[in-house]
Amino acid sequence: MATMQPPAQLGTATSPALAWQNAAFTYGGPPALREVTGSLAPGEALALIGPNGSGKTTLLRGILGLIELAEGEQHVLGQKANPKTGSQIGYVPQLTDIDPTFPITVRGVVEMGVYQQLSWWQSPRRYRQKIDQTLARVSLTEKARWRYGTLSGGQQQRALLARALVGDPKIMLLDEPFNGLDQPHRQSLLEIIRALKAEGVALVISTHDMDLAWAVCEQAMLVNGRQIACGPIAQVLSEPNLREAFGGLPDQGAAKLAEGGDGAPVRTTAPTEGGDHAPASENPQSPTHTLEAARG
Ligand SMILES: Nc1ncnc2c1ncn2[C@@H]1O[C@H](COP(=O)(O)OP(=O)(O)OP(=O)(O)O)[C@@H](O)[C@H]1O
Repeated sequence: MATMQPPAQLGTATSPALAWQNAAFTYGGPPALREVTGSLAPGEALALIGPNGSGKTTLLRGILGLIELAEGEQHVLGQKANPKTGSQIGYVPQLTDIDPTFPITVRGVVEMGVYQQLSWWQSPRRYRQKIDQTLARVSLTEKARWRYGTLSGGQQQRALLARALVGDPKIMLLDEPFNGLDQPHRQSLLEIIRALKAEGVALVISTHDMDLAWAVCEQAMLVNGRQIACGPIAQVLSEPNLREAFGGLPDQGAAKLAEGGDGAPVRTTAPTEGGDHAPASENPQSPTHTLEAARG
């Protein structure tokens, strides 16, 4: 049986950007995700991992205050989540959540990210320079006047990232951010994530991509309708925890893990992208696979 880490063991002495105590989130019926306990410090990234339908997007929506807390507690930037914390959170949804036929330019998408900071009499033009810089940061300067729906999937993903970045959030929520990104843009997203961490931004990254998790995340949360484990990534991504979350392991992974012993942390590939956090008990015989294969 996997254990939950109490929040006191997570994060640092700094007050957490996010904290949960036995939180449960609901769309109105039985909770879609329950038993969430943990915390995330500013400047840290948490990989949110679980099979399809396990509650990853639900947690992101819960952090945004878009769905109800059925029980327990959630603190966002030291406050119980309320609309005032909303503008300090950047959210990059899955591409499938956005209607590509909506008639808006790429620049218009990024401008949406500053609306929350504007008073009714102010025009987004006062943020022109900031919007230009953000478009450049995600390599979309040339596409600024293009209609959003005409971009490739990877370009749309970067436009949504720019929309989230432009407001200088303290927390960034990324839902499957690598979907549709080619290798160069994948690399530049990793660099942006590292830069945000260095600026003190806390990131929650829902992902099936274990390479991404290992490359930039100190913390991980494994979910499947409830939290299975939360804490330092090397402790959370253990074989027993992954078996519990996914109902098993990919064949190749299970065989190789057996060589490393029960409870060995599961990593996919070496942190080729300058991984920030090699696990303390790194297993040299760990498998090379992606969790994609284990998806429910
Ligand atoms: N708007 C909604 N109303 C009611 N139930 C919902 C709603 N959105 C999601 N759910 C339910 O909540 C549960 C968790 O879904 P969620 O989208 O959080 O999973 P996920 O882990 O993000 O999945 P995926 O990896 O496929 O994106 C599922 O059972 C889903 O059917």
